[in-house]
Amino acid sequence: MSKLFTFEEVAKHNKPGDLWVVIDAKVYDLSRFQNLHPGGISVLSDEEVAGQDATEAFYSLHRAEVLDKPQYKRLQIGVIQGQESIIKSPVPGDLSLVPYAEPSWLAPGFHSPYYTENHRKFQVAIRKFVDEFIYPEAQIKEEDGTRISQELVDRMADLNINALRLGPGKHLKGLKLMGGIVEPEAFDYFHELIFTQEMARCGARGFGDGLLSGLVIGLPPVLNFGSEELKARVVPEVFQGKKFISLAISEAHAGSDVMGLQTTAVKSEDGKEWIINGTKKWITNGTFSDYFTVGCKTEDGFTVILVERGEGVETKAIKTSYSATAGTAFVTFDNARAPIGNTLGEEGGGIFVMLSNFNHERWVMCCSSARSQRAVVEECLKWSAQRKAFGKPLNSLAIIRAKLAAMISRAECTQNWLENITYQMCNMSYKQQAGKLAGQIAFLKAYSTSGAQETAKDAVQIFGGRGITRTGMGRFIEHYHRTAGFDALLGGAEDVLRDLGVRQALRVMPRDTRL
Ligand code: HEM
Repeated sequence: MSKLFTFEEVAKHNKPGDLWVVIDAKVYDLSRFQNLHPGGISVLSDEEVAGQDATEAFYSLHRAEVLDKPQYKRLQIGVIQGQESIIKSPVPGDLSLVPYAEPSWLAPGFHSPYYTENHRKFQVAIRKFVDEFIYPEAQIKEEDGTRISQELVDRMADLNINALRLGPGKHLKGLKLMGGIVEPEAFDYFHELIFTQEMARCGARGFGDGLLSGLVIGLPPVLNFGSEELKARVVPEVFQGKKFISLAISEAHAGSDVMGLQTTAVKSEDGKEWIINGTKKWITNGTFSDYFTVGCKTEDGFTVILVERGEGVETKAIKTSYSATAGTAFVTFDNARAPIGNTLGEEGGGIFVMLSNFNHERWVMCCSSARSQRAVVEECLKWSAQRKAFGKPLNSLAIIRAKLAAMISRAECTQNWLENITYQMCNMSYKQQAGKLAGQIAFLKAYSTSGAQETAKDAVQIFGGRGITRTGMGRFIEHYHRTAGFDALLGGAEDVLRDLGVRQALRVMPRDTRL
């Protein structure tokens, strides 16, 4: 039971050394904290703050989560008699009621043709898991740059999250997904979309990749093109979080230009092994991976080979603009060896292996880009409602509302287009997807990421100085603005993708049509 106080009692404690404040009907004793306060002592001893109701002042300068931290929570000594707290701390698993903060299928009173009851149950479980286990770790790792904890990897493995992130398919057979909430046969691309989008709410782009995104892009070639023996050895240990894997395609010499790669693989004299030489750059999770799915130039063209960390394989961290927790690496292959049985797909058929993988990778990125934009919308709607400028909330300015309109529209367009494409994926074979959706997905990714960068720019303008400050109220906006470019480059640069989309369309232009 909290101790009860009146405003009159609180008002008596109004000077340094004996300093109380009221925030949202809760009484805090800041006497001993005043000298530790990051905002300084003078703001606290101001006559409109010390001994007073400082709710508005507090929320215009701090994120609500400050008061949920244990070291600050314990400053609370009681509550104001007869007054209710209004501001709710988020409960793990809760939906946000801020307009547009959730995709419309999760907004009260909205409908969707795409999501079933099972998708909804799955969303509830994933959100709870993300809020309880992924979000807190994401905030720490994004800052300190260390890799994902084995504890979290194991938790994900226990629920078979590592497996379901590769989408529907035979690899799920016999697995208990999220404790049995969804049957492996019923798992579809909307379930996968839900996982990716819930994860993107963490607002920690480096950790988003550090959360084993190497597996999401590096393992499918093994799964779809590896020999039965290779799959039996590699796939379970990666799913169980015992081993880690990366996709190693891009090089300092070539990124989007896959055919320009220079890493070579030649056969050993006895024909039993590949000998690999070359370097790979920007390899996500590379610093801690045990396996690398490597694109190589071979005698017959381009071949994808699974290379295990060992003699001749070295990785070095690359400093990028997001967190080192992603494990981005420069990888060197110096006479590294891999058994011929590690060839993924046909020798010389590597381009097909890569292309079939790209669609899924880009679609995953669309899922997370769409959801991150929405998270920015929520931040901006909240900030512009509580921040006062010239005596009025920011959102009373038409120019701010115009920016909000543009960012909401982009987030909605992206999500709706994404859901349409996802529906097509659910109803097409992998091969049909490769034929029909490569263009659609390429366009959507370019649309989403260019919009994301506009949104990042607008959000910084709305947040002002806080939008370029790594702690405090604008911390997610600063992070988003600094990292939105990753989605725009990884998995194919925007211009390359737009061009790919048009070329795909031109390929299927009917020959018998005229203006
Ligand atoms: C329970 C009470 C309070 C706690 C626990 C608290 C805690 C904090 C923390 C953790 C920060 C750093 C924010 C960051 O950059 O991450 C901060 C900054 C600040 N606080 Fe407080 N604070 C409290 C009350 C107040 C009050 C009543 C005021 C008065 C208006 C105030 C004014 C400020 C200011 C001006 C800053 C600097 C903000 C900025 O750099 O943007 N604080 N406070």
